[in-house]
Amino acid sequence: MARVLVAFGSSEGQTATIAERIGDVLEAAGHDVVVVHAKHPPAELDPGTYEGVIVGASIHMGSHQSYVESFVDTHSEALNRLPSAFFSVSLTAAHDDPAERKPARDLLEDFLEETGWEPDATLLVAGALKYREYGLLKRFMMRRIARSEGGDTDTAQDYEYTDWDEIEAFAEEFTTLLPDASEPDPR
Ligand SMILES: Cc1cc2nc3c(=O)[nH]c(=O)nc-3n(C[C@H](O)[C@H](O)[C@H](O)COP(=O)(O)O)c2cc1C
Repeated sequence: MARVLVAFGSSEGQTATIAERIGDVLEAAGHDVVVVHAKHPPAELDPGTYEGVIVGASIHMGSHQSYVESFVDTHSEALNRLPSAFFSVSLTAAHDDPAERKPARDLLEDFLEETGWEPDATLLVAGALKYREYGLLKRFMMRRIARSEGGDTDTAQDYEYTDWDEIEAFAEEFTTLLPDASEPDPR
């Protein structure tokens, strides 16, 4: 069993839900998991005391949450020493065509370059359009963006593009990087 930290940034809740799902998969695999919001982590939190760290953030107006960037900046030494992974949630990632997904890949690479973090795994994750939860202005703006990109525009409903099988596979793959207490002692 390994102790794993999952830290996330989320503005409308989708990345939070994804972080929880990752936590559930890791727990089901027998690991001890702590999921924290990177905007207000517990004061005593020290990522360096975990055996693996996964960080998630979502894209708004062309960038990831700055508080996630600060979190990664602050803990980059530990993140580079431990098994670690980063997932980036956006609507751009919902495109099937790799060329249309490229802006999300570029933002992910920028994030890593700016923080100096070299995670073992990364994933672009398709997020959600939560029209019913947005205020008037946000709903109008998101509908305009969706229309210009050929996306879903019925503001009477929400749309979720996240591929949960892909999320679970990502979490399961991460477990292969963790120290496995069930392995026989070599002595
Ligand atoms: C105000 C606003 C701005 C957004 N800007 C972008 C953007 O620049 N690029 C993108 O791919 N997705 C953008 N999105 C889509 C979000 O990344 C997507 O809704 C994601 O699921 C949000 O995750 P969260 O709920 O964890 O914050 C935007 C969404 C909102 C509401």
